[in-house]
Amino acid sequence: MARKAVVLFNLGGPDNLNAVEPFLFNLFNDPAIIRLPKPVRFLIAKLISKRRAPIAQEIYRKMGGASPLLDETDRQAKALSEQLATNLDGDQYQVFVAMRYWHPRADAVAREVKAYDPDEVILLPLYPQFSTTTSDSSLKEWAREADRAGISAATTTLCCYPTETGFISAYTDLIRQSLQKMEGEDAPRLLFSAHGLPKKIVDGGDPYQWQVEQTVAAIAAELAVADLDYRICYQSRVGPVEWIGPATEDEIGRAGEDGKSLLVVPVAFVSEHSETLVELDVEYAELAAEKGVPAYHRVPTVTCHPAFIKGLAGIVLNRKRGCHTSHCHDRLCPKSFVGCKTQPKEQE
Ligand SMILES: C=CC1=C(C)c2cc3[nH]c(cc4nc(cc5[nH]c(cc1n2)c(C)c5CCC(=O)O)C(CCC(=O)O)=C4C)c(C)c3C=C
Ligand SMILES: [Fe+2]
Ligand SMILES: [Fe+2]
Repeated sequence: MARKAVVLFNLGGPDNLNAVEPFLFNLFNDPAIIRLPKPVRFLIAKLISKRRAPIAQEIYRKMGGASPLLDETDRQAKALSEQLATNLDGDQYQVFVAMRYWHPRADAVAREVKAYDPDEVILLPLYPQFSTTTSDSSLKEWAREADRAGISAATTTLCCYPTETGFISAYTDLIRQSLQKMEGEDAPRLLFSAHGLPKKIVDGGDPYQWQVEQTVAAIAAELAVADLDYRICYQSRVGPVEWIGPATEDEIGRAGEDGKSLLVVPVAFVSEHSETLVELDVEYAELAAEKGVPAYHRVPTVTCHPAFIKGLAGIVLNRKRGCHTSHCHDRLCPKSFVGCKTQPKEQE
């Protein structure tokens, strides 16, 4: 029986209020986030993390003083592990969780994976849409730490799954449930809200925004609601640089002007954390009330939705079938799209 290690990646979050500043430092000191030479980046990261810590601490205080992201991810790892145990390929899968900016960090997880002594390591970022700032950053850190831990097993990298059937069905199901709860109210506008990115990063070839658009198109197609009123927008801007838009805040203002109720769908997050529980549920809900939005609702993230977990298991189990590179698993990876780092030519 072959032994397979599946490593799930996510951003990580502080586990207490004192961890907020070092967590932020790790984030801003990442060359994928602040693209400056090491010594300058280090100083800027020290400065920004110190300045942002009190604001971020307020955010985490609203969630009881810690991020729920690790608990959420551990639940997903357990569900995926149970789903993989039903596989028919006779292999044994053990699921690990590695966070980018707070514990469990890649170095410790790589040592655990080494001790498990797998025949193959399968890397699966919990970001459906690939970005240089998220998946790529985690994968690069993993490559360094796996090397340092002496892992020599074959490694398969699953880069992204923006239109994977289970992921799309899970969101479609959750949206339908929310719409049902809103029956009797005026039909809402759907705001597909994704984490934003600095515009310069997208202009540099990051496929994230394009993949977010693919996700939303697939959900809208599966929803099949005639004349569906929906927009894509981007939340969580940080710092003074220009970010991709439209901003979720501006779309909330527009809904107020149009007298439209809102149903917000967080399409780039697969679990609950500060960006959903505080930014969407508290800050933007308050903004919607201020702007005169008649009603404001939010669809939960897919977390352990059975269709999503089955979809992830399918990506893992089908990883070798019909793929052009070791990371490829879905139809959005034409051969010209090596590593999912640029858009296919016809989409540009
Ligand atoms: C400043 C640059 C940032 C970029 C670029 C960025 C991209 C990005 N982030 C996520 C997912 C998450 N981000 C989360 C928190 C968070 N993100 C940034 C900054 C950038 N993110 C900060 C400073 C923080 C900390 C909170 C805050 O101070 O506002 C989280 C939540 C973590 C938690 O709650 O514990 C997630 C998840 C994506 C998907 C993304 C680009 C595609
Ligand atoms: Fe972020
Ligand atoms: Fe890919």
